[in-house]
This record gives sequence, C-alpha cells and structure tokens, in this order.
Amino acid sequence: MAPTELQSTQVDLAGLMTVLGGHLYSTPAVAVRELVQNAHDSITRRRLEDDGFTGGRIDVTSDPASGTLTVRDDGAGMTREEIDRFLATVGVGYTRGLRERSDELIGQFGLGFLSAFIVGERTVVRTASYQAPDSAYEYTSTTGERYSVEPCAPREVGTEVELTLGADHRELADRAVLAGVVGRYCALLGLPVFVNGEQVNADAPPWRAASEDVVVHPIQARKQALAFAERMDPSFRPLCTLEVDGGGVRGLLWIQDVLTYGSWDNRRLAVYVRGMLLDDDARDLLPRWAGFVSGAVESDVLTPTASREDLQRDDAWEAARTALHEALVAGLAKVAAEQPEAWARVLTRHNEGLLGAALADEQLEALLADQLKVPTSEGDMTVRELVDGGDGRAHVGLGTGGFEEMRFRALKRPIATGTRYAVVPFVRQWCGARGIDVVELGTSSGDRALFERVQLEEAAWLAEQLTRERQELVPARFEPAEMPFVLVPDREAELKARLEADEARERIASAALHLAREHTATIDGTYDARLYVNVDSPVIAALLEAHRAGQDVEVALDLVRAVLALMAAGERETRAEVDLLGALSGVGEAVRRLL
Ligand SMILES: Nc1ncnc2c1ncn2[C@@H]1O[C@H](COP(=O)(O)OP(=O)(O)OP(=O)(O)O)[C@@H](O)[C@H]1O
Repeated sequence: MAPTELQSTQVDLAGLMTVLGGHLYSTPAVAVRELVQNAHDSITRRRLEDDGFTGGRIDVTSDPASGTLTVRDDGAGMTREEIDRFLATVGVGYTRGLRERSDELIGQFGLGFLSAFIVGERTVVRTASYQAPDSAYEYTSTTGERYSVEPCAPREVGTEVELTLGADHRELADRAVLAGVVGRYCALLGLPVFVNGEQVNADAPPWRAASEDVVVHPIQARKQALAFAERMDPSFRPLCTLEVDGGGVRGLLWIQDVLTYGSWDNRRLAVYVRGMLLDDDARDLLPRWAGFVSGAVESDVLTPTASREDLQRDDAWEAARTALHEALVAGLAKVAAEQPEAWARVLTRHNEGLLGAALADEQLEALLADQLKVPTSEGDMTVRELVDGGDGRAHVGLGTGGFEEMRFRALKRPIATGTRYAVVPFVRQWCGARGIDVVELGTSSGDRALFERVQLEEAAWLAEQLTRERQELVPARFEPAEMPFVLVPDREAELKARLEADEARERIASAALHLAREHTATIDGTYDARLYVNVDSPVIAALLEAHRAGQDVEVALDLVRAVLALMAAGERETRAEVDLLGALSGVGEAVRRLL
C-alpha cells in the first residue's frame, strides 16, 4: 500500500479571530490586559537577560480624537527575526520557554496578541531589541492575517503597540474608561503602570507592604487594609478585613458593611495571577455560606484557562478553596477576639447569614453559638436566653402569632420565630448539642410537651358545641389557667408547604433547608387545627359542672363560642372563617339574655 500522504491542516485565521473575539473573551477590554501583560513579560525578560538593566515601566496612552491606544514598554524589544517567530506566529511565544527561569512571567499560550485585532482595525508595533539596539522595526497589520515589517527610525529599546480602535471599541480611548480598565486589571502588578501619565497601581496591596521590613502598628495596618478593600470593591464598603495566606494564595477578604438576609449571596472574589486580574468573580472559591464576603487574592499556583478569565479546577484550585475557607473562619474568630466593635457590627449586619453559616460549619458553630441571636416574640435573643426564659426549654413557633403567642405572652415566655431563615435548625442544633428540649409549637410532639392531655367524659359533647370541621377537640391542662382554650393550626403541614416553595429559591443555604426538610418528611395532615380545651380554666370548669347538673347552658355556650371566635379572629390562619360581627353580636345577645 502506498504511504498515505500527510496534509497540513489549514487555519482560517479570520474565522479563528471571530471565535476569539466573540467567544473566548468576555469583554474587548481584555485586549488591553493582554498588551499590558506582554509589556510586563518583556520587561521581565530584559531583567533576566540584559545585565545592568534597571528600568521597567509601562505606559498606556490614548488619543480619544483619533481613537488610538498605545501600550509602551522599555522591555527586551524584538529583533527582526523574533517578530516573525514569536509575535506573528500564533500559538508560539518567547515567553513560554522563559517561564522556566522566572515565575513572574504571565504569558504562556502565544495567543494574547491576537486580541489586539479584535479591538483594533490597524495595529502597529514599533520595537528595538536590547540585542541589536541600533535597529528598529515597524510591524503593521490590519486583521492579523497578513503583516508587513519595515525598518524604522531608531528608538529606545523596548516596544510600542499602537492600536487604531475599531468604531465599536472607540470607548476604550476615553481617558476615564481606560484608567478604569487598566487600573482594575493591573491593580496588583509588580511594575509601575501609567495611564496617560498617571500611575494606576501606586499602592502596593497591604500584604506585600507587610512583608517588607517596615513595622506597622496594628491599627495602622488595619486602616491600610480597609482602604485597600474600599479601593477594590466599589459596591460594598468593608466592615473589617481578614488575612489570607496559605494554600498558595495571599490576599484579603472583607466583610461587607450592609445589612444582609439569609439567602443573600454576594460573594465576590477577585483573583490575580502573577499580579494580573484574572477573574473578578471567582465566587466558587468562597464557601457558599459566605454571601456577605468580598475579597482580592493573588496566587502564582492557580492555572488560568486560555481565555485567562477563569481558573482551571485543578488540585491548586481545591487547595486554594480550602485555604480561603480556613482563613475566613480563623479571621472571623480573630475579629471576634480583637475588634469588639467591628465584631458587634458583623453580628448585627449578618446575623441571618451567620445562622446559616454556623449550621454549615462546625468551627463557626463553636464560635457563634452564643453570639448569634434568633428573633423571638420578646425581641432578638441568644438561644441560651431563649432557654432561660422558657424554663429550661426552647420554644419555637412555626406560625405567626395568634393563640399560642397570646398564651406565651400571658406566661411571659419567649417563643423563637421559626418561620425566619435558619431559626428552626439553628435552635435544634444548639439544643441538640446540649441535651436541651426544643418545643415546637403547633407540632404534635410540641403540643404533647405543652398540653397535658386528660380524659374527659364530656369531650364528645364539647366537641359538638365548640369545634368546626377538620378541627380536633383535645381536653387538656395547661398554663395559664385563665385561658379556656387554645386553637392550634397544624404548623407542620404549613411548614412543609413553605419549605417546598423554598426549594425553588436556589440560593438558600442548603444545610438549613436540608435539616428542616428531614423533619417535615413525616408529616400527615388529618386535621387543620386542634382545639385544646383547658379543664383547669374557670370558664370550662363552670360550663362542665352546669352541664353535668343538667342546667340550661345555652346562653353560657353562646358566650363561650363568641369568645372563641373573637380569639380565632386574631389568628392569621383562621381569621377568614370568622364571622367577626356575628361573634360580637353573639356577646351582646348573651349579655342581654343574662340581665
Ligand atoms: N511588548 C512585547 N515586547 C516583546 N515581545 C513581545 C511583546 N508582545 C509580544 N511579544 C512576543 O510575542 C509573543 C507572543 O505574544 P502573545 O501575547 O500572543 O502570547 P504570550 O504572551 O506568549 O502568551 P499568552 O497567549 O498566554 O499571552 C510573546 O511570547 C513575545 O515573545
């Protein structure tokens, strides 16, 4: 058989450019980042190869009138041959080979320069290499597919890339826009970067300042860290900052100074690799419960994808994620110990989110167990206070007020508001760890703890007189004795329905939801409500005695029914069924007949 002739694959560069422009990068501003990064790498190269070189500066300038943007460096420059071999060959770069000698280099794919053609309709590169400083060349191309190289007037060693921006990208020449873009991408770059003459990365991040030999007072250091966080995060002011140093990652996290609720998820994490912003929404590196945390970190071990806008999910990524989690927990503990004022604000701002966090993380639960508050009928309090006020038990309401609250108000006992985010599982977890009973109002087990059921011969008769359809009458004894009855809607069935609705809300902390749902799986729902009748109450006792003695109790019963209806009118669930005017006129009618 004749040997198969191997053919070369053809690359349609124009097609490739469309893919790159439309799909690889999320924003055309990335082109600016790629050019600055090349300038940076070129300076790094010159530092390695050109003994005695002491410079290193990147200048980005723009002319809004002509729509041009220029990136200039005093790096290694390129020889005539290097222009062809590296700049003009897609997928090849000098930088990749050099990476073995320095871990400061950013480029590796040999693709970044192509992004110039996404935003520029004409690209001119003027360069003089330190290897042949007397020869300068000018490279010109419109689409990147064809280019020309000519000798040009002598110039300083280094490279200048001048883009004439396409009509769609002219905005990049706007001075403020450009300063914003470059400032964001280069905030942590180790070399000075100037935009139209102004340095955009003058302030080193606090963790780098800290490693130099200058001793900074802790209060000063804290201020610097807060100022840095404020510069980095235009959306939320920082409340306090937490250091990150481990797992190949260094940087700062900060707690957002806003009032958040449980399902708030505003995790924000900017990741810089070798000083360049790579991903400004790397939220997955932060734990899910950290919805109120922002941060900026840098790492030399995380691996960018080719678009350099995302990170590869490799071992380094996992290690970074673990390190961030640990830094967050340790940092919160440190703030609690060292900055009481800031800590108090963290607790009030993010109480709900932290309830969810404590459920998801054992270490946090240990730190927060006695600091977080749960909402109760008597105001916000810790679970310990709830238990102290509840005679050694924690009472949790699953509804909103009504009969049970009336009863507990009469007893001056707090009931935690179980309908609020994470309250039920948090109280359960807290009490479970300490062997304390949780009484959930409206659940069958809760009711058993609250109402002492008794046998009553007249139960069926009373039920006939007082209950409606799907209501169960339960004779019982309970405090306070003055209260004749308590109508308890089936809270479990309600909770079940609500949790099912919550499931649709994706961002609710799954730990809290899971714990609560485990509990509701066992609920049936034969009755909508139970009417607990207090045999100790003078009203019921008198009614029963008269009935037993064969007296006419009709008027008294009318009055009792009217009172029951009035109490039910205060209950959200039963309110609709109550004929309020009927109940009031029932009272009037009974009184008239008694007089
Ligand atoms: N400003 C510059 N000064 C000197 N050489 C440069 C400059 N810009 C680009 N080059 C050369 O062109 C090569 C290709 O650049 P390009 O941006 O396409 O890829 P890269 O930087 O090597 O890798 P990546 O795609 O990861 O950015 C570089 O490796 C370098 O040799």
